Amino acid sequence: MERIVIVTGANSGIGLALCDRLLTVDSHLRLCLACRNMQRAHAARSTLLTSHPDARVDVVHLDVGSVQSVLTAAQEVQSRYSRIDFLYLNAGIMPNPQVDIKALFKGLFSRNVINMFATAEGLLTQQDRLNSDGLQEVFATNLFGHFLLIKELEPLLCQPSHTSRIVWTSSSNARRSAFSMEDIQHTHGTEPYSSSKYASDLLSLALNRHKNSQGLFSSVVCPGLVMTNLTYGILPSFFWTLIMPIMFLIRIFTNTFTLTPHNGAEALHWLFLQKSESLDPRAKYHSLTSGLGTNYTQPRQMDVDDGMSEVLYEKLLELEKGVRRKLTERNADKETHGQ
Ligand SMILES: NC(=O)C1=CN([C@@H]2O[C@H](COP(=O)(O)OP(=O)(O)OC[C@H]3O[C@@H](n4cnc5c(N)ncnc54)[C@H](OP(=O)(O)O)[C@@H]3O)[C@@H](O)[C@H]2O)C=CC1
Ligand SMILES: CC(C)CCC[C@@H](C)[C@H]1CC[C@H]2C3=C(CC[C@]12C)[C@@]1(C)CCC(=O)C[C@@H]1CC3
Repeated sequence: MERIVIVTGANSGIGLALCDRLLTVDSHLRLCLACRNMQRAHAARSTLLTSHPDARVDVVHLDVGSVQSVLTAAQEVQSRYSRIDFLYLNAGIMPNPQVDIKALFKGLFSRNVINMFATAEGLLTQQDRLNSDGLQEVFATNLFGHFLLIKELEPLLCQPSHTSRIVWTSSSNARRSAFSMEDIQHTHGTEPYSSSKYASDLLSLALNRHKNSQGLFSSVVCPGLVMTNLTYGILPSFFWTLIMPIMFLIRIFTNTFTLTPHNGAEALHWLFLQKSESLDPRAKYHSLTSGLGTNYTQPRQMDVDDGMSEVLYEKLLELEKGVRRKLTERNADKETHGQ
């Protein structure tokens, strides 16, 4: 039976590398690239078809940062497919990142240096903003849009006698201390990225608790540090190229410097080959690359608990209701004003 796989943010970086790797292991796959930029999506499709000429690759428009777009995309997906085998929730943003150079130099001479390079703890801040749905952009893109997508696609994801899988591209930068249950959108802090990724770790745990009995299994991945558009937003690409020898050196001490999108997609690809029974809901599956360049996947326990994950789940359900109500009102308003 052909497997149906949807990948969000599939037009570049880790998402695109994942698509290539999936088509290499299963040429009968039906792959759907869910992207916000259709031009880049079609370019990605052409690239994939060049290396896999017989592959079936579809494209669907999806801006995970827009409630209306998620609802429209979900309808489109439901009209095209009768089930989903894998849903990779990979799209993500880190807007206006700032590296704390002082903290970087201080960290270089501390005992915490390896952990600093692996997690970027204390090094990175971002500037977030409100989107047109009135949500914090990072939260909306990295977490909430994906949550809404899962809810909308439940009829395809939760089917009797069929197992479906969700895989979140989280990060080693996900940190409990950056997340607040009183401010799940991270309106007040300067680490919205870290907060949103920690929230995805919590949500994955809650989804497993609520949905495993309906045949839906969720896992979390950290791709390591990968050179993509996201990291080129932190430091310019020429600078990364310049310090590449140093990066390869650091890789000897921390195998989290996977560096290429192909390597970064290792754990996402590995999970595709695993049976749902063998998955650990509390593990984050890390893509790792050794100093000699060997790729492997390693599960590491996440800093999450059931209580917190349940509270977040309830808060997201509550927010979902509010957002849907607002959208209905907005659409009704548009109709009465003839727009
Ligand atoms: N690179 C790294 O070191 C690490 C990355 N990650 C995570 O990996 C994931 C992939 O990022 P990466 O490949 O690095 O970076 P890229 O910027 O190359 O890829 C991000 C993808 O997400 C898409 N995207 C962004 N916003 C939206 C949106 N609103 N709706 C739909 N798609 C959107 C982008 O599309 P578009 O082209 O339109 O912008 C792009 O396809 C992210 O979740 C990131 O947080 C985690 C740990 C480390
Ligand atoms: C000499 C150089 C290696 C200096 C680079 C310092 C920093 C810019 C990087 C050190 C650790 C990196 C890191 C990320 C971004 C760049 C660093 C802060 C991420 C936050 C990128 C996105 C993620 O999801 C996790 C990464 C962790 C490590």
